Amino acid sequence: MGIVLRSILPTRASKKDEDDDYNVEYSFATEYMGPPISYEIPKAVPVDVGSIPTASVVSTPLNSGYLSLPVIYPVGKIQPELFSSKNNENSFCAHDSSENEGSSASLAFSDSQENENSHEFSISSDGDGADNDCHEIEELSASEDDQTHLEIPDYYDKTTQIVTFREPKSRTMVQDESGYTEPGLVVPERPRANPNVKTGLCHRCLKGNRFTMKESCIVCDAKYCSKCVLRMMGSMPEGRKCISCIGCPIDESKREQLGKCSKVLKQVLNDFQINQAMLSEVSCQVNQAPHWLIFVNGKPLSFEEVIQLQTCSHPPKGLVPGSYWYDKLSGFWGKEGHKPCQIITPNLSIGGAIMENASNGNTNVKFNNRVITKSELYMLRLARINHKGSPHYWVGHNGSYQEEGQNQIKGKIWEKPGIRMACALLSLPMPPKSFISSEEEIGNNGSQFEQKKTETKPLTKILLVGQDQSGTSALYKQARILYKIPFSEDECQKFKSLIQSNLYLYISILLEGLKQFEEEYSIEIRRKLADQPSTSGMMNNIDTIFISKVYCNLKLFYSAAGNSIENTEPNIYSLNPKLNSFSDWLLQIVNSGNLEIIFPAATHEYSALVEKLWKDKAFQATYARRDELPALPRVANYFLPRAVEISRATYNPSDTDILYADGITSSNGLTSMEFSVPSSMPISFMEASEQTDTPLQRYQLIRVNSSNLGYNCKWLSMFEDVDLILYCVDLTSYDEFFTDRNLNLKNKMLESKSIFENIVTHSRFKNKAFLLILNKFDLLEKKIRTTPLTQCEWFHDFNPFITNHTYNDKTSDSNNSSNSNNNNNNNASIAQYGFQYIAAKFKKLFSELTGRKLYVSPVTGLERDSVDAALKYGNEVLTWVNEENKPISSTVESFSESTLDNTSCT
Ligand SMILES: Nc1nc2c(ncn2[C@@H]2O[C@H](COP(=O)(O)OP(=O)(O)OP(=O)(O)O)[C@@H](O)[C@H]2O)c(=O)[nH]1
Ligand SMILES: [Mg+2]
Repeated sequence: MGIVLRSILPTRASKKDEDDDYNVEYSFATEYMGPPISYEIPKAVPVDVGSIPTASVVSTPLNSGYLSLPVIYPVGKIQPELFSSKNNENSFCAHDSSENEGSSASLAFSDSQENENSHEFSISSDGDGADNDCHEIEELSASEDDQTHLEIPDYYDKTTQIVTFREPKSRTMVQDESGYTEPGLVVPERPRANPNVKTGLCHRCLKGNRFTMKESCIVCDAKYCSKCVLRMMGSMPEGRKCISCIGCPIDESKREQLGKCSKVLKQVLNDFQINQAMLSEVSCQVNQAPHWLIFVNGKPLSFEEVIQLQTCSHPPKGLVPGSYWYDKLSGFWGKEGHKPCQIITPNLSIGGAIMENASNGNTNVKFNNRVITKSELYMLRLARINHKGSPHYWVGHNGSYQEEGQNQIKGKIWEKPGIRMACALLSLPMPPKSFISSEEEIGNNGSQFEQKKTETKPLTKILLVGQDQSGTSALYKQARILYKIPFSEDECQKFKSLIQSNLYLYISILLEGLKQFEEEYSIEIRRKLADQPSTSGMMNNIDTIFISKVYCNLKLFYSAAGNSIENTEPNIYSLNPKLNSFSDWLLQIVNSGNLEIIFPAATHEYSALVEKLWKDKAFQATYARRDELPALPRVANYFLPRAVEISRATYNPSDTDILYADGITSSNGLTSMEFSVPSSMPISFMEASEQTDTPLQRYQLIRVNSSNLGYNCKWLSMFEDVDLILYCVDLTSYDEFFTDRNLNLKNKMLESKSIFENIVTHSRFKNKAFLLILNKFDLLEKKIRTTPLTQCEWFHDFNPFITNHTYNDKTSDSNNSSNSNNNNNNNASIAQYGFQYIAAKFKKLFSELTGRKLYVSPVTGLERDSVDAALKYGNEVLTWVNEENKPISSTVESFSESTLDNTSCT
């Protein structure tokens, strides 16, 4: 068992005295799969040579299910104790690939009770690189003295370790105490190209020479000539990667090349295909910069922080691993030691506090505690802003500046005449247009308004969590549309890809159905033939095999006569023969699990076939019977009628398409967005985004699937600072089942209940505000007509036989039901009653577990008003829970415990 350390990069080499050896500092990181280990490690600080080495566990465990452990280390002073974990899984191995292709170093720590007082470690090269210059590190045998010198804090586990060499394990799975292994959480090791292929040759055909143009894989660096590149890289869903390298992290040394197309690709692909491949290369999740190597104001970012940074309205462009500074007040952003290069969204809670010397300025003039650079000083001069007397300015994101200690805004930098020209000349950034336009708005409305506008309240964090398929994605996307946070071009492209590959999946399900219907129909024809008077006597009681033989003979007979049996009785489910090969191929792709690899990059090649298929009568006949195909998701009904349009290269998803698209990202991992609304209680959040004259309340909506939270939601603790939890349950899941990791069939509603129990009883969530979102109310209305709630054992005592009168009385105060129009409808009433019943069940459970009151809201995730109302209700719940007396008005408290007793289902 071990944890693979990755991306070992030498960050600093220095020596104290001339005669001393160099002491090399490394930073490295690991992607640890499995349960979080409780490390007691101080936060990372810059390490001085000879000082105590530090390591840190800063990041979140939700990096596609991996726990990332960024570590800064002065090599030569390694303290294995730093890694002592509570469950004694303290063995590590490292693999160094950073410097020379083919050379690698490995380092491993392991427990050894025998060598009580010894620490040994070493790193050596086992590579076959020609110049074997992997960083050599002195071997150290740590004695008691060394330990004293290293000042290991008391709280570290002082079990000593002996460090031995070990082959890094590939595809390691880490188990927790219970022996549980996170399924699917496999860290793919970065494959390497075959080292035996001579330089200059194509790695596939082994032809060519140094001068042959080649394209290389951004993962393993295998090089292919123009004839082989497409065969080896397919449709490039993650950019230029061999098909076998898809899903693997890129070679960091190639990061700068991402999205930059080579001449070889230009030879073999058209512009559109190139754009598609390059876009995928730049935007797909697995190619993103490892967050533990991105430092902001001296602090490595957690996964959540990177997400926040990348999903904010104005993210930094071309974010690659490195050290950056960020002025949270003004939004200035730059590389450490350099002048600002961009103005990004301000007030993001990422990284550490900005340092005076962040941009290496030496002007004595400060902006928000940072000494500005000479270029910026010239900018001030050109803009005629006073810079004499070494002022310290506080600069807001809209460019308003005031001197430290003086509560008076002196002006606005971005309004100064000539500022645009000055910035262009000095290569300094201007704020995004929206900052300036809101600035203009502010300017027109006077200073009082301005003060209010810039006054923002602390961030309120909302966690949206639910079982897979509960609708968290739909709610998140709906919220994004509601609060007018547009999907970026990258995101639209991702959704386009998702929708297009889903379309092919839906088509393949229909084609499977078509085959089945065709077969059934054939049997029907055979039966009819067998029943015909001339043959019926003969063929009575003849078994199906014999019927088939007769059918074949008849077929031969008819074809010999230049006719076909289908001419006499055509099979309405027989595809046009020209489409058969496409159908077989597509089914084969889906069965091999390669759908997402082939599509959607290749989708436009097949759009003509989709059009033909869609027009085919047999396909249409199958489509008409789509309700008989349980594998076809409901949402397919929305996309399939537009199959032809969607399969085209020119297709651009609308907001509604994005909303309906099943999923949010290819990995469906953690997603978050920030929005601000006026803090006075809005009538609706939707309208609130238009109110501009009240102070702003900032919200962060974080959406995560329960499957991302690990076994027993053990990674939930990383969200301990959220203020409100929206727990989403699919109301229609009561009769649905899934197979768990032990291959047991489980009821989805019961599983949802069990996740709910885990979350509400989590020690870090004791006094949090909870809102239960009972989603897919529209579907419940349909389902409950045919499938009673009693299908789920938890709802065994559900009894819908109540009068409409009674029911309507009891639900008239229901807060924000999306189906109020349907109250007179009996089915809707039963659905309402079903909803009330489920709500009461959860409320009772919550009360038993926590002794507190649970708030519930029915939602139809695909309806804007419904989601808007639920979020507004969530805001109210937050206020009530925050206030000690919780004054809950009777009109909004929709479900008291008595509901269950009164409406009880006996
Ligand atoms: N009819 C209807 N469909 C819904 C509703 N909410 C979600 N859906 C659909 O249910 C399916 C699952 O919803 P998702 O939003 O993908 O739920 P999720 O599984 O929690 O999120 P991901 O893991 O990101 O896919 C999608 O096809 C949604 O369009 C709803 O209220 N009504
Ligand atoms: Mg989903």
